[in-house]
Amino acid sequence: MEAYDELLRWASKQGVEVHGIEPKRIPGRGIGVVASKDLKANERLIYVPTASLRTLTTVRPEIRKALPPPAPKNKGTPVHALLAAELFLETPALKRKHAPWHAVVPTREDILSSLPLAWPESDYETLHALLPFAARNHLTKQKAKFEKDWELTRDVLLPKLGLSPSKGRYSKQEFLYHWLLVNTRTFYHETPKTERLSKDDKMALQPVADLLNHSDEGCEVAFDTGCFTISADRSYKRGEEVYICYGTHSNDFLMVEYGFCPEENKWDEVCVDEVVLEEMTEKEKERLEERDFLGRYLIDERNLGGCWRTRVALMVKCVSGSEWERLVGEGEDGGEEVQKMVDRVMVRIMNKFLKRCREAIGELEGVGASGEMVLMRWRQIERLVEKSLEELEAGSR
Ligand SMILES: C[S@@+](CC[C@H](N)C(=O)[O-])C[C@H]1O[C@@H](n2cnc3c(N)ncnc32)[C@H](O)[C@@H]1O
Repeated sequence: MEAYDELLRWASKQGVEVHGIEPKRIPGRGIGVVASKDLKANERLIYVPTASLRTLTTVRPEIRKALPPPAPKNKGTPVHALLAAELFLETPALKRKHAPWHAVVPTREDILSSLPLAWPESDYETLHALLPFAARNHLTKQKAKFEKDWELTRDVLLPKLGLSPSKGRYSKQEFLYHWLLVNTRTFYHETPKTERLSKDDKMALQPVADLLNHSDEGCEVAFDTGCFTISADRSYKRGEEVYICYGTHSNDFLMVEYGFCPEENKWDEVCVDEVVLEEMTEKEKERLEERDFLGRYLIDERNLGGCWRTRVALMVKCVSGSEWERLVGEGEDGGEEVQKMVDRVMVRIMNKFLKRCREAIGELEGVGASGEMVLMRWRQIERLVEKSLEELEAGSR
């Protein structure tokens, strides 16, 4: 843990304060942070002054000036691209300045082997097609963002700096590594400079605090213009891992954005749009769209029979068009009879979905290491769908 001691010494010179916690290697989670003594609720664990953050304003002027500035509504260059370019093109002097941070962040191998965006080209299409719906959609969007950022870097930034993209130092793979480092280690940070920008652009890299792993509940993260602070959300026993919550994300999101798929996640949900929409006629889809009920159909532990949107959408299969309009207009569920019909439609849909889960599991069992996380995800979904069917068939919803 020498490198982590060095990180803490280096960070402390920049005013970062750390109390009652220490970094530790944690199987399956890389490095994490554990309590080095018993901690009380609300105790301040980390203090990071704003001056030690890497943000839009600390990106080298040569890089900032070469690209259009970030602008509201996701116009201009994304802050993500600027921070990635800053790391990708770090000068030797900057590299030395940040050496203790570089020494502890995940290696190229760690990052490129765990995140779907970095799946090898030979497996990418197969694995992408085998992802659950929400993860597939999310990865498609993430890939589009990355490709746009890479094109800007390759076609505008590198030529302006007199550098040419090559296989080694300035390759797409190197940019991808830095882009994913930014993706997995930044914190939401709003400043007067980023106030007008979209939420995605309000990001900052911070040392030490970026060692904290995610859990569905975690420590209190707060910031103002002067600093970031992280405080204990509850009491901790010495040796216990201390987490923060990266957001109320589903496992599909965590898998694509952060490269892991936790077994416990109270925010998890599964999108069943594909199987629900396959049941709908074009006319029914039009009706749903007109009333803003097209898509975003979810099941989760608290909504095993389908979320409210799913059940309202499925009522379209159970009552006449005009009755559906009336029920939606008046915010009614049609009573027990209609709800029983909805349950029956949902049973048919969930059986179809269960078959899909098992087909995906069968295919992924032959794919090998890069498909393992997706396989784990489908097994979680399979368990949830089985529970959903049990509840629907028992009529106990
Ligand atoms: C902000 S970093 C946290 C520190 C990181 N573990 C490290 O080794 O540097 C975020 C990354 O940590 C890992 N991670 C965070 N929470 C995790 C969890 N609950 N389970 C598994 N991996 C986790 C993922 O690789 C994620 O992309």
